[in-house]
Amino acid sequence: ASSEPAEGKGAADIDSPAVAAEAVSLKTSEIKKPKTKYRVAYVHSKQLLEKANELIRIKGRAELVHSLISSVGLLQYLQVVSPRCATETDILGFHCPDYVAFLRDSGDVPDGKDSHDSDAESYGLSYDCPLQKGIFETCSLISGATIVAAETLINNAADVAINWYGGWHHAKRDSAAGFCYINDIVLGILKLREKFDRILYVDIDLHHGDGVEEAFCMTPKVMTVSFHKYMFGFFPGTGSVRDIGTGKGKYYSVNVPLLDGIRDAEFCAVFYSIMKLVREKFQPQVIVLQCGADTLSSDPNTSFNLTHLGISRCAGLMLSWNLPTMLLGGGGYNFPNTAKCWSFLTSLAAGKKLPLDIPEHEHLLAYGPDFEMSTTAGNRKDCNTKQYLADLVAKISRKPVLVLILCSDE
Ligand SMILES: CC1(C)CN(C2CCCC2)C(=O)N1c1ccccc1/C=C/C(=O)NO
Ligand SMILES: [Zn+2]
Repeated sequence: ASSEPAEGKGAADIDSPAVAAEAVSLKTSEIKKPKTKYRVAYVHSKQLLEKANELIRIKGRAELVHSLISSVGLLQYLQVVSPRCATETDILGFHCPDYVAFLRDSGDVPDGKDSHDSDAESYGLSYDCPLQKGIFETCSLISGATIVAAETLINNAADVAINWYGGWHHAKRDSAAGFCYINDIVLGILKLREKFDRILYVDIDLHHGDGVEEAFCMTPKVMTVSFHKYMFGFFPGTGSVRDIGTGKGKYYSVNVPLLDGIRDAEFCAVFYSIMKLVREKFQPQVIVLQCGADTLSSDPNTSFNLTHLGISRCAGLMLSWNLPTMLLGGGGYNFPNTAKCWSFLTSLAAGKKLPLDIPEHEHLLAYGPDFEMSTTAGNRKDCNTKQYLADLVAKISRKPVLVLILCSDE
């Protein structure tokens, strides 16, 4: 059973970091404490951490994320659940047999197949998605973690299920893309469909959640909503506001294309407006939220201008609907700030405050020079005019939105 955190523990416990930290930051909470306590499942194991930590494009990130969550004292409030490996059957639920076979066999070759060989290229396995040793095993375990997260929601063993190792939204049924090899999100949603009828997928990564949208663009059972940068030449190039789904799935794909420089207040105002409409129209039974942190101002993509607060407010809105919710990782290439952001989201789900500063732990130095838990916005120009954003919301809600109230606080 979830370790229900005991409230109001005796003075003797004030020494425990979590309680002490809570006392310290109580007066400076920026995010309203969620009313209800959620049972939070956190999918993790040493093996999953070690494998994910070796993914060459994000080498070392998994270790920073987990060690920060652990060092701020959150683990005691989470149900840590071990992942299992996705089975061949699980994976073939979405991906093509020939792609799976190629990925599995080529991953065995010590130095990986020469990524310029034509077969590899036809499966997207080159340039952005290099074949590294053991990639199939690693992605199978990451996908199994997302499936296990889905199972905790199906079994009502948790209200929120977290897999920061997952969120690989670009993988297609027959090819890798954007450093995504197996689409764990699609596999997790297919698992959720075994119990739930209407599933809402929300993607706040900097990049369009094309692989997930493509998988479900023909069905009204899964609504996909993606907020992303959409500018000429920016990867993956899809996700225009005119992209609304097809056939029975028409109107069940929602795309919110944004320009560089958007800040917390405007992002949250657009997010709240769109998601209010989505809730009314779709009435989801379960939510999957991809929380890619490459929208942070400090990300090397240098695109959006968000802080952990903007991302947390979006996740906070989803949690406030009190539906079974899955939180997944994704992009995020400023590793310390991605770790801070996902620690903040974990604390929000657990209803626990965080310390203002990074606690003493093995990776403390990665958080220099300020060693603060918070992230800051830059002063890059916001290319999203109020008119652009109002027109965008009007197009999506298909009714005139005269003035988009741009204050993000509820
Ligand atoms: C190679 C990485 C994955 C790393 N990266 C960092 C390195 C420094 C600047 C950002 C990228 O832009 N990448 C990409 C390269 C080609 C295509 C896609 C992506 C990212 C996809 C993504 O994040 N989806 O959510
Ligand atoms: Zn991304």
